[in-house]
Parts: sequence; C-alpha cells; structure tokens
Amino acid sequence: MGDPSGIGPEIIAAALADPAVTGICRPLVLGDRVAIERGIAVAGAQLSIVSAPDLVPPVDPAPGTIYLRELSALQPDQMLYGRPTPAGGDACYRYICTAAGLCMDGTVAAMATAPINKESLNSAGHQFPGHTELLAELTGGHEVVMMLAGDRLRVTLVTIHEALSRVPELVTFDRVLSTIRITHDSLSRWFCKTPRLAVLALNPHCGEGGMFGDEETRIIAPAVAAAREEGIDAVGPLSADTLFHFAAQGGYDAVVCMYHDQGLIPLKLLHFDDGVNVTLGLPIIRTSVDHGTAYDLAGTGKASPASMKAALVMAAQMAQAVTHAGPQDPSPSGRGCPKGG
Ligand SMILES: NC(=O)C1=CN([C@@H]2O[C@H](COP(=O)(O)OP(=O)(O)OC[C@H]3O[C@@H](n4cnc5c(N)ncnc54)[C@H](O)[C@@H]3O)[C@@H](O)[C@H]2O)C=CC1
Ligand SMILES: NCC(=O)COP(=O)(O)O
Repeated sequence: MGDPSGIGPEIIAAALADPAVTGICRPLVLGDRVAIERGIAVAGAQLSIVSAPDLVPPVDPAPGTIYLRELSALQPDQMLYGRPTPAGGDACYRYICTAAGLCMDGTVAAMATAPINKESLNSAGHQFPGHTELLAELTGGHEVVMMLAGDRLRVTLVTIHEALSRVPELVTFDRVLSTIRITHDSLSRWFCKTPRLAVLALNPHCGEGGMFGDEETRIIAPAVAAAREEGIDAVGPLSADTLFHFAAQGGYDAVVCMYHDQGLIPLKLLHFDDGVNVTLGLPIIRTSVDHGTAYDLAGTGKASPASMKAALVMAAQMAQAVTHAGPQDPSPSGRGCPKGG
C-alpha cells in the first residue's frame, strides 16, 4: 500500500476500480483498512473492502471489491496527509516484507508497490534506501538493477540511491559489467529477444580524451568490451547529452546509465504519467510506480493513478509470461521493442 500519509491508498483505489487492471489480475492489497477506506473515498471509487486475512482473491472475484490483508491498524495521527511518521514507516516495512514472502512462497505471482517515504522507513529503524535494496536482501541478497520503463524509453542504473559525490568511486568495472548483464538477461526474458543496449559515459563528452575524467577509458569501455565478448549487443560509452534523443526514437531497447538522475530525468520527461519501475535480478517479479508520495497532492484526489495502473498491468503481464513461458515472443506488452529488436 505504501506510505499511508501519501497518495498510495488513493491511486490504488483508482487503479483497482479500472477494469483494465482487474481484467488482467486478481489484486490483493497489503495495507491498512482505514487508509484504504480513505483512499477509496478520495478517489471517488465505487469499491467495497473484503477482508482477506489468509486468502488470495478467488478466481472469480466479486466486481467492485478490494481484497485486503490488514497488516496494520494505524491511528489517525499516524496517517495525517503529508506527515510521515515512524509508525507509518514501520507499517510500510511490514507490507513490503509480507509481499516479498508471498511472492517467494508462490502464494502470489508478483508484487507492485505504491510509494514509500524512505526517510520514514529509516526513522522506523529499517536502514534501507528504498524498496529495491530491501527486496534484494529479503529475497536472498541478489544483485539487482533498477529499471524504469515506458513505451519510448527504458533506463537501467549502475548506481541507485547514492550521493552524487560517491558515484565516481562506485562506477567500477564489475558494477558496470553486471548492470549490462542483468539488463540484457532480464530484457531477453521479459521484453525483447535480442536487446540492443546503449551504455552511457559518466563525464561530459565521454571525458574529452581525459580532459574531464577518465572513467570512460579506464572502466566503462573495458566493461562494454567484456559484455560484447559474452555476446551482448552493447555499445558505449556514449555521451549522455545526445544519446537519449536517439534512444527515444527507438535506437536502443535500454540505456544503461551511471547514476540515478542521469537516467530518471529523461525517463520522467517522457513518461512521468505512465512509467514503471521494475527491479531486475530478483527471484520474484516486482514493479512499482515511477513517482513518490506526492504529499502536496495527498487527499486532494488530483494524483494520477496512471503509473500505478501501468505497474499493476506490467507485473501481471510479466507473471503471465512466466506461466506461459515458451519459445515464442517473450515480450509481455510489446513495450518499445523496436522492429528487429
Ligand atoms: N517508489 C517509491 O517508493 C518512490 C518513493 N519516493 C519518495 O517519495 C517522497 C517524495 O519524493 P519527491 O522527490 O517529492 O517526488 P514525488 O514524485 O513524490 O513528487 C514530485 C512532484 O510530482 C508530483 N507527483 C508525484 N506523483 C504524482 C502523481 N501520481 N500524479 C500527479 N503528480 C504527481 C508531486 O505532486 C510533486 O509535485 C520521498 O520520500 C521519496 O523518497 C520517490 C520516488 C519513488
Ligand atoms: N527514484 C526511484 C525510487 O526512488 C524508487 O526506489 P525504490 O523504492 O523502488 O527502491
């Protein structure tokens, strides 16, 4: 359900009132009853809550229902709009842990998360920068990659939630190569058979022959060369300032970026409304909205549920691709896979 003080409950309600979502999956909400009731009212959705303490929704769910597993009983002062609390952060932690457990034991096929406030998660004593790192630990310490995806552009990140000043030391040969590998393997599995990857430079103009940095020659170019030797269709390092223009025209299936804002600024410019955050490398399927808790909008009914809907639909399509896995096209949605990709 995400942060009860943010827009999570209302965008969940709006998404689950849409037959395009409930037509493709049987959603089980993990969260707080009072927060979801309030979200339903804010969204103006015609939905009633069915308590599902131990169950998953039936094969034929009753129309207009939200199946809810109540994992918290927050007090009114712990869910004031725009006022995150440690209790809310702790509740988010429980929702995420339970969802991961249900995915791991096969009770559910996938999880889609609403936004959390990372500060309140940490204030509750859970020292994680975000879902991505928490899920990596909960599911066995896998190396994971954050991808944000829309129809026109996909980006994956070598470093995620890090101070910009730390990025250069974290851009290592091993990290760049493993991000390329995980991006390639995951795209091949879910989205395109033979993905074409662009790998970005860290510095302006690829370092301009060493004048503005040498990470390109020392680290990124050798990592791209190693990936190519493994048969991965990757090119780079390429200058970030021009590459996105070509990537958005279909030149690449994903762009491997060195740091958070290098990838997320162009992604959100094109796909703020419908972008989906996917964690690659996990043994489970996890998607998420591409935005945060939007405290300025919480409770107003003005928040767009489009990314929440897209995250739910993509999770369901990925799960179906697993169920029906075969030699046929692995693309669950056809999202942005250019011809010949
Ligand atoms: N998946 C997750 O759990 C994410 C959580 N966050 C967390 O969210 C909190 C707030 O982060 P911010 O940087 O302020 O980003 P934000 O995405 O919450 O808000 C940025 C701007 O976008 C607008 N906005 C966000 N979602 C919207 C929607 N669905 N419809 C219409 N407008 C929307 C907001 O009103 C605000 O003006 C932070 O604690 C951050 O860590 C941020 C990104 C992802
Ligand atoms: N900017 C994306 C973001 O912060 C999402 O993080 P996570 O909670 O999905 O790890």
